[in-house]
Amino acid sequence: MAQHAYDVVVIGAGPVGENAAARAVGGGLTVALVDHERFGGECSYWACIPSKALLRPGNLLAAVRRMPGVDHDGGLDPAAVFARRDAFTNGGDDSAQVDWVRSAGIEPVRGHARITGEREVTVGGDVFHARQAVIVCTGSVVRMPSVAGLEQLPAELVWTSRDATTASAVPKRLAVLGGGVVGTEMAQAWAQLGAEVHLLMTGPRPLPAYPEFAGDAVADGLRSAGVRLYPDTTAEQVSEVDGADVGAVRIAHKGDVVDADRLLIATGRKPATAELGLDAVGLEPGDPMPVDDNGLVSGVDGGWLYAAGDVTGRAPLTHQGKYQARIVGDVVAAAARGDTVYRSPWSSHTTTADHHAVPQVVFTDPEVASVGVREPAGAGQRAVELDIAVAGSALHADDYAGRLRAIVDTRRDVLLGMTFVGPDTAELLHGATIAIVGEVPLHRLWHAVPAFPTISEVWLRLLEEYGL
Ligand SMILES: Cc1cc2nc3c(=O)[nH]c(=O)nc-3n(C[C@H](O)[C@H](O)[C@H](O)COP(=O)(O)OP(=O)(O)OC[C@H]3O[C@@H](n4cnc5c(N)ncnc54)[C@H](O)[C@@H]3O)c2cc1C
Ligand SMILES: NC(=O)c1ccc[n+]([C@@H]2O[C@H](COP(=O)([O-])OP(=O)(O)OC[C@H]3O[C@@H](n4cnc5c(N)ncnc54)[C@H](O)[C@@H]3O)[C@@H](O)[C@H]2O)c1
Repeated sequence: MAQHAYDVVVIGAGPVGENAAARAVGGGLTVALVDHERFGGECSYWACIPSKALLRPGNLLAAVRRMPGVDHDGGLDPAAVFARRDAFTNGGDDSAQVDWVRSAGIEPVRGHARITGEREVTVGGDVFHARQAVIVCTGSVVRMPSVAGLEQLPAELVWTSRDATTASAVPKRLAVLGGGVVGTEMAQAWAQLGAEVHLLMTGPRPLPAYPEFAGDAVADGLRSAGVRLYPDTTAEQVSEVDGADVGAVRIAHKGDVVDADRLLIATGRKPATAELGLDAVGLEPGDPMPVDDNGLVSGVDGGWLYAAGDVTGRAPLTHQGKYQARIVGDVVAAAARGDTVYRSPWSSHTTTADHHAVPQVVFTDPEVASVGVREPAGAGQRAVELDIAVAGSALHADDYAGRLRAIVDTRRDVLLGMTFVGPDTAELLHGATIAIVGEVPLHRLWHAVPAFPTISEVWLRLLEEYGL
């Protein structure tokens, strides 16, 4: 076994691992960054980037179609959409990413990493000793549901998000199981690309984690794109369709069936900790890695094991994982220098925003953009809801339909959460994030005058509705 020593070993070179490594190097430490697949991780090749590249052309076309006076005779050209997506993902080639890692002063290591002891990571025949810390950023993997017949289906009939973001042929019929973020975004994208899409969901509307008005608006948008929705529907059994010319799958539910050429499983993800050797440090393989607000893994002695990103189960989003990563990298560097590691909320070393202000955009048409709490939690909190109906929205699109819900802490007069739904609401979100993180009193927001005529004018309407 070859032995290597670095100050820090980072496991997982997704967006989170790369950021943790870069901050640790910036803090003066030597870092090895290990990945068993592609540098850049899920987000770059199979998730955020390709999915948004697939969605944007269809959403743009739908917007143009709603606008009188704009010529939109041509529809989507799937081949061109796929080519643009592949340009964003470099066709799956991560060599440029590895070059960046080297140029940042980080040592890239390819292979599957396991924790084999305190401050020790083994990759094949190499043992890496971490003088200061090991940071786990292994992300998450698809969680397959238990549906009768699923394991017996030929693999080519079953899509996960990886297939849905990388496929370069439009299936004639696509069934989607799960009405969460992946299910709605990919149903939208593939319908816009020309597939006949059937979306099966267990609840009455998609996006159950969001306010009902948001799920309802997205359901309407999906229907307009041609998606057939199956609310309150559990897939009881899946099977291959006998005698089909091309492979086909049948999904049985409520005494009825849906036939499709591909079945996309979009029923959630789980932290990638099953094959990490967590038992060597007394943690349960398969579980999320519990961390405190400095990113230190709880329940492991010695203060050397940290984690960030999807693997923690905290907020499985790229931007929030990268925020955690920047903080963990800085914490490790500060501890190595013998500097104080700050533990108070909102310090430069604490991931306080994880508890108060996690922004997320669902890039459907209409978009859902949300940060902070989505429902009022009893006395002292008030939900203020209104349509987005201002001069800016009317000019932006004919028949613009949008809505927002703000949750206000009425005792402190500050915003706790905001959910927007409507075309192009994504870019409204950061204003809400700033207001929540800054705890800006609403009477002070009164002086933040939205430009006329923009969709942001709805902030003024919100304050008036609140009573200012
Ligand atoms: C379809 C889809 C669309 C999404 N869209 C968005 C979006 O628009 N915006 C957003 O914010 N989030 C989005 N997400 C979520 C986002 O992809 C994740 O939050 C993000 O990738 C998490 O980053 P990470 O670095 O923690 O993990 P990952 O990106 O999963 O990276 C983990 C890395 O660790 C490596 N690894 C794992 N185990 C080991 C091991 N034992 N040894 C060595 N290497 C290992 C993996 O190969 C991988 O490269 C989307 C997710 C999906 C599935
Ligand atoms: N735009 C974005 O920010 C974006 C896009 C895609 C994914 N992501 C992230 O990736 C993660 C994974 O997304 P996801 O959509 O896979 O998970 P999710 O948890 O958002 O949605 C999964 C959905 O599947 C449903 N479900 C579970 N079991 C089912 C079953 N047997 N049959 C039918 N439905 C079932 C759940 O009720 C839920 O609505 C999320 O945490 C999300 O934040 C983010």
